[in-house]
Amino acid sequence: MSEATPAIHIGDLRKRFRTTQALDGVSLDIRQGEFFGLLGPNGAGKTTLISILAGLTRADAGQAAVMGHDVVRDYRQARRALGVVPQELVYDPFFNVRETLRIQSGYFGLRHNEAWIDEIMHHLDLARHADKNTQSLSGGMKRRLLVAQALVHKPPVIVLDEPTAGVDVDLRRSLWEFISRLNGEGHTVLLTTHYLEEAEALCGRIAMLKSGRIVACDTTRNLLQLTNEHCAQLRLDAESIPAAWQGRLARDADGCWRINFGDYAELEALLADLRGGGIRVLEMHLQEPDLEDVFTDIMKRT
Ligand SMILES: Nc1ncnc2c1ncn2[C@@H]1O[C@H](COP(=O)(O)OP(=O)(O)OP(=O)(O)O)[C@@H](O)[C@H]1O
Repeated sequence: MSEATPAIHIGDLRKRFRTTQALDGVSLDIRQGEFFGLLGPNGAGKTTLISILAGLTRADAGQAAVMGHDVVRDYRQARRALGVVPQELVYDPFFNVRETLRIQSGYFGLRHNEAWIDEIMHHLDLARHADKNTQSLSGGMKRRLLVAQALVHKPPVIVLDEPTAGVDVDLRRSLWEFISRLNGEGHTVLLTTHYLEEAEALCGRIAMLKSGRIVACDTTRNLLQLTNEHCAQLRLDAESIPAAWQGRLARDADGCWRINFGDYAELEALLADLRGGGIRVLEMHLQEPDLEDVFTDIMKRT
C-alpha cells in the first residue's frame, strides 16, 4: 500500500435515521500519520461517521475506506486496520482484564500477543488490575480497558470517540502520552472530543461538523487565525477611565477593566490615553483567541 493512500477516505457519505439526516454529504481524507480532530456539537453526526467506518452502521450512500479498504466490500481488512475506542462503556463482565485482552487478540487471529498486551497494560496503568474481573473495575479503569482493547491488534488507524469524557486528570495525561507516542511511531489518530483545549493541543488538522455537514476543515494553526479577537484585562489605580473609552471597556465584578480588540494598535492607543490621563496600569493580562472562540464563532456563522 502506498503512502499516498489516505488512512481514512470518506466520499459524499450520507445517512438518514427516519426524520434525521445524520450525515448529509460528508467528504474527508485523512492522511497516514495525521492526528486529526473531528469536532461538533451534540448530534452533529460524529459517532454516526465513526460507526460507519467501524462497519457497525451502513451508510445510505457514499464511500468510506480505511487504509484503502472499503468498509463494506472489504470489511475484514478495513476493520483490521482500525482500532476504535467507543464512547459508551461496553465490556464483558465474565472475564478479567488480561483475559479480555487475550480474547480480543483472538478475534484478530493473534495468538502470541502477550508482550504487546503487557506493554499496553503498562502504559495505561492497567497492569496492577490485570487479574481483576472487569465488573469490579471503576469507570476510569473500564475506560482504560476499552482503549487497551482497541489497540490490541496494533491498528494503523486509531479512532477515539470522546475517550476522556468523565475521566480523571491522571488517565487523560497517560492516555495522551501513549496515543501521542503511537502517533509519533506512524499510527494515524482520529479523535472526537468536546474538550477543545485537548483538540487544540493534540490535533494537526481539524474538521468541524454541524448537522451532518463539514462546516470547516483546516490545520489547527489556520483555524486559530480565523478569529482575531484578543482580550486584555487591566487593573488600574483609578476608578474611572478617560471619557473617550467609556462604553468601549467593560468592568468586571472584581474591578478589572476588560477590552476586546482585533488590532494591537487599539490597545496601544488605550495605554497611551491612560498614561496621558495620569492613570497607572497596576496589572495587565492578555488572552489570545483559542479553539473554543473559533468553534463558537463558526457554529454561530454557519
Ligand atoms: N440509531 C439511531 N436512531 C435514530 N437516530 C439516530 C441514531 N443514531 C444517531 N441518531 C441521530 O443522528 C444524529 C447524529 O447523531 P450522532 O450520535 O452521530 O451525533 P454526535 O455528533 O456523535 O453527537 P454527540 O456529541 O452527542 O455524541 C442525532 O440527531 C441523533 O439523534
